Amino acid sequence: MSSLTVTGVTKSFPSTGRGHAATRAVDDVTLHVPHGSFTTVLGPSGCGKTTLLRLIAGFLVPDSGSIAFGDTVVAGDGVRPMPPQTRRVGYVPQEGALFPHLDVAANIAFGLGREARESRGDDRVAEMLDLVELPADFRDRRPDELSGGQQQRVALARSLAPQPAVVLLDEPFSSLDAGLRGTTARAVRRALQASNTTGVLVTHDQNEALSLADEVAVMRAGRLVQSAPPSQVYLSPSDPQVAEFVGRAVVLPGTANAAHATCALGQVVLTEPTEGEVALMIRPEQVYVDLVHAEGVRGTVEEVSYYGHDCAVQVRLDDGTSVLSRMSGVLHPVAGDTVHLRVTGLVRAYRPAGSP
Ligand SMILES: Nc1ncnc2c1ncn2[C@@H]1O[C@H](COP(=O)(O)OP(=O)(O)OP(=O)(O)O)[C@@H](O)[C@H]1O
Repeated sequence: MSSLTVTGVTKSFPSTGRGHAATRAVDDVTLHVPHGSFTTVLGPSGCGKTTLLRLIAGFLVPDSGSIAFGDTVVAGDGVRPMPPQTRRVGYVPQEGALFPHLDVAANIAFGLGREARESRGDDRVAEMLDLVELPADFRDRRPDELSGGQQQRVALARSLAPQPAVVLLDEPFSSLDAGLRGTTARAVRRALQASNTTGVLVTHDQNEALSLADEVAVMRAGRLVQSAPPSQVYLSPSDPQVAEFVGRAVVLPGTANAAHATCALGQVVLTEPTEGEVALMIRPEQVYVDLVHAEGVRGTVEEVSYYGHDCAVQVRLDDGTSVLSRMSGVLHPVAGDTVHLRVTGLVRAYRPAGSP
């Protein structure tokens, strides 16, 4: 087990001819995942997430930059790239990772090597089933006798059995339905934590990325645009595009004056002082809807989407600005109500591109 360090890694795929330019799939990416921690790589389709994972696994070789597990450089820096089988990585793909003709025990023991398999294969299988929270008697089942979520847990058990330095998960829950996805993801996270294994999970699902990670690495067009703990990525995204990618955002023009700014929602307190014209990023749950008191900026409720645990309330302010609020579903307004809005918590301000 060890940390993972990716330094300035770039990977392009050659042009396929017919006028297509080469694709720079991963562009100067630097990322550090400390030993035993879990990073999720989040980004839209085609931004380079899988390519980054394949570079770390050793299925691809970087054009430039280096990759190290702990102090051992496995690619780049003039070192001959270490092949995947000697890197001690566990790789869990989207689905179909298990050998259909082998039972669960044989699948889990597959990567152990003959000697380890013969001496303590049974113990290790039992340990791994326990780690991924599956019953011990599942060892004799074949993959087609398991649900999709159970298959993914066995795939994780198989990748963890040889005690890899790093486990790489490539959208391993994407084929599961919403409920199973959540429970399987949490079980996988607990198993990695219990075995103190360094992990990287690739996903385009914001909720998955935020809820599972110690750190979220956001990618866009091959570049890593922010890498930070989930709450920082959500509340202080590096730019408005990241803000809108990791959740719903109300982006309003405003004027900053040191620690405060004024905008259509009144005066707000900034995460960092600045001056002049800014774009303010406010999360919908920061917009407090007062149903009782006439305190704040007045508006009229246009639409309410009720989700049970909470609801989304679209409000048209008297000056014409449209603002989204997310509030508890217990007591909420209805369309046509007059309400007053206030902003709670700190607000992130962005200066226009090119301003000093
Ligand atoms: N072997 C390849 N040859 C040529 N281009 C490739 C190859 N693999 C990936 N690409 C291109 O590199 C870019 C990044 O692809 P990648 O699969 O890493 O994206 P991704 O973020 O994982 O997308 P998704 O979420 O859809 O899986 C894309 O433009 C893709 O078309």
